[in-house]
Parts: sequence; C-alpha cells; structure tokens
Amino acid sequence: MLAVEAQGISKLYGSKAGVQDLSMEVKQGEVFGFIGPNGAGKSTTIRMMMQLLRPTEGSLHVLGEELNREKPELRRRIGYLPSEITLYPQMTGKQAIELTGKAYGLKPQQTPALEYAERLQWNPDQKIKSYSLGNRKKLGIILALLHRPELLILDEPTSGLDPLMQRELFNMLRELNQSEGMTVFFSTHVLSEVEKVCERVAFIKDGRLLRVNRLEELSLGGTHRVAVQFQSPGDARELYNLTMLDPAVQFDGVHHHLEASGTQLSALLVRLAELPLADLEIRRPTIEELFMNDYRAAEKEGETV
Ligand SMILES: Nc1ncnc2c1ncn2[C@@H]1O[C@H](COP(=O)(O)OP(=O)(O)OP(=O)(O)O)[C@@H](O)[C@H]1O
Repeated sequence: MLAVEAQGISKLYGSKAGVQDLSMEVKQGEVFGFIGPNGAGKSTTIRMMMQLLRPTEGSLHVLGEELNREKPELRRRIGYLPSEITLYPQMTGKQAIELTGKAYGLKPQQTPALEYAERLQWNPDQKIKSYSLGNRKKLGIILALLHRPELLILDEPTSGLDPLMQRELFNMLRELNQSEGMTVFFSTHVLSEVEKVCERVAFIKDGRLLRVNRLEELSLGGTHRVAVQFQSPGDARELYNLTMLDPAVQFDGVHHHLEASGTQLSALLVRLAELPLADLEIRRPTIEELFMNDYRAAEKEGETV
C-alpha cells in the first residue's frame, strides 16, 4: 500500500491555481521530502492530504483511503504539524497535551509526550501565549506524535527551531521511521534539511511538481558556488587566470563568480589562498538554482519536465 497517492490533483483558489495537475506517490515507511520556495503549493497539497481542502480535480488516496468524501477516522492514523499552529493561548503546554491525548482516548503517561519534551528541551508548564515561536513548534511536534501515527505530515517543522533542536528532531524522525516504520512527509524550503533525513524528495514550484528524485541522484554535495572579491577593484579574470579554474567565470563589477565541484573545489581553494582576497563566499546552490539546473538539463535531453 502507498502512504500517499495523488493522481492529477489540482486546487483552484478562485481562478488562481494553488496546485496544478500534481501526481506523486509516497511509499509506506519512507521519509519523503517536499521542497519548494514560498508560495509553491506545499501547504495546499498538505491541506488536501489532511482533508482540510478538497482537490478541485484529480484523485487522492492517503493510507489506502480515497479522499472522495469525509473520512474522519483517517485523521487518527495521521500526525499533522501545520505550518502555523493555533492553540488556546491561556492553556499551558501540559494542558494542551492532556486535551489532545483525551481526544485520542490516551492519558498523558500513555503517550511519548514526556520523553519528547525532554529531548526537545521543552517546558510543559508555561502558558501557550508566553511560548516563543520555537517552543510553540516543539509543542506542535509533540502533539503530532502523541498517538504514534502511521503517517506523520510536517509542514515546515524546523522554522523557529535552533540548529541543536533541529538535529534532535531529525534524530527523532529517523528513529521513529526505523523502529516503528512511520512514514514521514516533510515539507520545507531549506534544501540542506532534506539531505539529513529524506530518502526521496519532490520539487514543487508554481503549483506544479517538477520532479521526484532519490537523494543520491541530486548530488547535492556536488557543485559549489564561489564568489570572490580581490583587494584591487576591477575584473581580475585574466590577471589571475581564473578561467583555468572555471571557464565560465563571471564578473559582476565587484565579485567574480565561479562554480566548482569535487576535486575542482580543493584546487580552487589552493589557488585562491595564494591571491590577495578581500571577500570570499562558498555556498551550495539554492533551490532556485537547482531548479534551473534541472530545467536546463531536461531541456538538453529533450525531455519534458
Ligand atoms: N486561501 C487561499 N486563497 C487564495 N490563494 C491562496 C490561498 N492559500 C494559498 N494560496 C495561494 O496558492 C499558492 C500556493 O500557496 P501555498 O501556501 O500552498 O504555498 P507554500 O509552498 O506552502 O508556501 P510557503 O512556503 O510560503 O508556506 C500561493 O500562490 C498562494 O498565494
């Protein structure tokens, strides 16, 4: 059985499409990344999976159930962290856990709430209105996991979490996936996050699914973008023979932009270390750049994306 099976689903907001003709499959027991820039259609897709929105077109199955009519019992099998959590501000975190537990017929001690609270360094005794964004997020994560769901859907779970807590969350997800076979559907706009936990990743932009890749196919660690400013102003491409390092090196009036991957990167750094630098930035491609690479590669191959 597939955890999620979408066939040609679209969601129109008036005449504007939030999601268009999206088809994808998420296998059970998979950690699946759903990545795209702001406004790409991630939350819209997730809300359709959560029965909060109806697709305007297409068919959608979640955990084997077709979402052609209201399926309230399906919600008990899914844990959901919305991108923005609404909670009663006067309640304490502990009370919110008790209330949600009750809805599942569970006492707090029958749930993993305390363990997760400790791991996420989260204080259950504070009132919700006084929680920081990160602490609200932690509560949302704990609530989504309370009933040990088969499918966990996380909409931008890391926003507001500091790097240590992000790492702890990824550890928890990995453990739950391995020990209980929990399927995780993880939406983000941060490329580096999907590398840490996801086996496959779907790219969405302007409401359309661009492609689904296994992580190793993406070679995310591959190409790096390097921007260099030298101490003396002006175009130094010839002066320092930068085309030897990257034949397509560009100069924007201030910085020289190069690309390097694998062993080229170390050769580039060795060469740059000899030169009088004023500024240096090395980074991985952004999602947008990766999309563009994808587009170009697909166009070259003559395939349709
Ligand atoms: N309730 C709504 N009414 C009208 N348009 C909407 C509504 N919700 C979303 N949209 C539009 O649909 C598109 C997809 O939005 P969606 O929130 O699904 O994107 P997203 O990928 O989750 O973005 P973000 O990362 O910013 O949360 C956007 O153009 C957005 O403006």
